[in-house]
Amino acid sequence: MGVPDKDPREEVIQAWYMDDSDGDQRLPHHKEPKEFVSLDKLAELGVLSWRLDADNFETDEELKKIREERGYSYKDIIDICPEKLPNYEEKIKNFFEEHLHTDEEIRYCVAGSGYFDVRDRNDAWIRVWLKKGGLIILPAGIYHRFTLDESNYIKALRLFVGEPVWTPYNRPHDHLPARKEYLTAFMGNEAGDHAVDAAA
Ligand SMILES: CSCCC(=O)/C(O)=C/O
Ligand SMILES: [Fe+2]
Repeated sequence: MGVPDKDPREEVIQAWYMDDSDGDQRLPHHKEPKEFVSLDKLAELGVLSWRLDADNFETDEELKKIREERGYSYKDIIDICPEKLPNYEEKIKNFFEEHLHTDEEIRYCVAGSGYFDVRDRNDAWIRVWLKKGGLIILPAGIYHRFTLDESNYIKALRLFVGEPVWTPYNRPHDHLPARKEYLTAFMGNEAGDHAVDAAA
């Protein structure tokens, strides 16, 4: 038996459980000892990931195929640094408030890096480190947040089906259909039913 091949996506996307400290959000915040999460485990939470050729994102056939298959007709680029993002401080603060969206959040990092934190089944934070070449899809209804890392810069492609809606619904927004649908799809019916009861 040989050593299993390393998942090539893990060169550009890594995930781990976070510690409980509320120190600088831009630090890695590994648990001690470190506890990594595989990208297959992330997929069980509905978080999908790809590794793509970020140097050629404008002409990349693999990206084109993902967009066609998933209906991502809209595309723009967000550059997160004080010089390029209007209302930088306010946006950085808002991105790090725990929230959900009623649509998928699709981000493809073409330069720099950053952390997307997502909640697992037990409501623990998993930190997903997205670097150049990593594309992730957060499903509608998942609680999450975003922060820059110590590099203080990310340039990301944002994709969307149709006209984009970026509205964040800060936690708690458990009564939204997108949240209930998420719980039903990825946490099993019981969790979805519980959320319905809690909102009643
Ligand atoms: C790197 S994209 C900025 C973060 C964002 O758009 C968002 O909605 C975070 O949850
Ligand atoms: Fe978001």
